[in-house]
Amino acid sequence: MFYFEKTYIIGDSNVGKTCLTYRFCGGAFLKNPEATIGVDFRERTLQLDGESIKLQIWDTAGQERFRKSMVEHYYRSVHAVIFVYDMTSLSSFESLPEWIDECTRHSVGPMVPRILVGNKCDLRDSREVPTSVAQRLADSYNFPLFETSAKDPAEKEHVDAIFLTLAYRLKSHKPLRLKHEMHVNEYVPMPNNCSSICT
Ligand SMILES: Nc1nc2c(ncn2[C@@H]2O[C@H](COP(=O)(O)OP(=O)(O)OP(=O)(O)O)[C@@H](O)[C@H]2O)c(=O)[nH]1
Repeated sequence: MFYFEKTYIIGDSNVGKTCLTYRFCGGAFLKNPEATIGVDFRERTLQLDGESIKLQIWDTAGQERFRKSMVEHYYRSVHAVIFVYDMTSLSSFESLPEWIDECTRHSVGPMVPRILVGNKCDLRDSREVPTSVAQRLADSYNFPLFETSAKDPAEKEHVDAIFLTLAYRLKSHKPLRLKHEMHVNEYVPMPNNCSSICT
């Protein structure tokens, strides 16, 4: 059995979406990432209980000016969502309900697994979002919460754990979702400005 799953990674600009994606797909910390324009994507195949699941991660631009033009167009065909905030930036955390509402407005429903991730835990002295506050928000939406760092090599396993958790949730939602997709069979083409890394 082979699954192909499209995962959106969403959040304010500069929270570390590209670095987290790159850490998961490429292994290393991306030192000088450029701001994402529109959507970029990377992939990694995981083995779960003898089955292959290819996570195609759509790394979206956090900058407001790209949201309306490109990012929103691709919500319809998304299978899972990771919401990221920077734990050293209260404003990036306070933006989360808006990102989550935006997903809901675009019909990203309860069958789509969602995860909340606080990034940059290596910057301990600059933390602005306590774990207890983040946990309350995660609980209110019934999302799992992870705190991690794309930069700290010791956190690599945590980064992997985020995507593994998502993959397991995708796997368990799959039968229900396939039933739903038989009714809503939409094809959304890839954007032109995509690049990919396969591992
Ligand atoms: N200290 C620290 N810095 C990080 C971490 N993750 C990312 N950064 C830095 O944060 C900045 C933004 O990282 P990106 O991955 O480009 O952020 P983004 O959310 O993809 O930004 P947009 O593409 O504009 O939406 C870069 O300077 C990274 O080096 C982390 O875990 N710790």
